Amino acid sequence: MGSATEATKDISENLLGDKKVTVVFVLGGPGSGKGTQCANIVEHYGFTHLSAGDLLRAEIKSGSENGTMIQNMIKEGKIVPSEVTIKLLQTAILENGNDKFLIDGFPRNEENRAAFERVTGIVPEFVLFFDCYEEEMERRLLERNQGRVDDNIETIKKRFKVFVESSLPVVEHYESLGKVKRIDAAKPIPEVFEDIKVIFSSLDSKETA
Ligand SMILES: Nc1ncnc2c1ncn2[C@@H]1O[C@H](COP(=O)(O)OP(=O)(O)O)[C@@H](O)[C@H]1O
Ligand SMILES: Nc1ccn([C@@H]2O[C@H](COP(=O)(O)OP(=O)(O)O)[C@@H](O)[C@H]2O)c(=O)n1
Ligand SMILES: [Mg+2]
Repeated sequence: MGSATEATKDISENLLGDKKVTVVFVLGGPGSGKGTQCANIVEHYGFTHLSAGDLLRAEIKSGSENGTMIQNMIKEGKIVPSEVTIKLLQTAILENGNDKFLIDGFPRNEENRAAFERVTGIVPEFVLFFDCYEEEMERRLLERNQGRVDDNIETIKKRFKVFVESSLPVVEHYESLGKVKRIDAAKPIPEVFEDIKVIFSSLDSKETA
């Protein structure tokens, strides 16, 4: 137990000390198009995409001792304890040579948010929020066809409830800090990306100014 705590401490000190990173949190309901648009942003703006859900699914596949717990939580649409997800994100950030990250699907509740800030000291540049109504998100999830255990109507309903009760308050927190850039995510994929481009292009020109 002692050594695991030590290891976490070392990583966070590295993150604070050596590695300076730019982080954008990409938030929005299940099926709002976060993963789809992150791929577009990566292609055009040189960010690395870290999806919390993908990291958790990879952890299940790797046969980790937490695998069964993570699998059960995903099946139920529940949020995995922060320490597990943050560890995966920290490792991914440190293993990557890039210093610009899109963190997709995290923080999903207040516990995620507060623990990440405390452990890593990272404050997001801004939050890209995908605004979409449930009927559209439900339609997309039921057609996603990625063989996910949580893309069934029963789990989808639970995920929507968790989103409204636990994840939207995180968006409101960042809203109160003036950090939210809201996108109308109900539009077709290319139109959503046009709106995203406006945001990321102005970021680029700020850097070179
Ligand atoms: N703007 C959009 N219009 C229609 N379908 C979309 C749009 N954005 C994404 N999709 C589709 O909806 C599904 C969910 O998208 P995804 O990017 O995985 O969302 P999220 O990561 O927010 O759950 C995918 O099958 C994707 O191809
Ligand atoms: N920060 C996070 C992100 C995802 N997850 C879990 O992983 C599931 C899938 O997350 P995801 O981001 O891949 O889902 P989408 O919003 O992309 O559909 C969530 O419903 C949670 O069970 C979590 O516990 N904590
Ligand atoms: Mg996703």
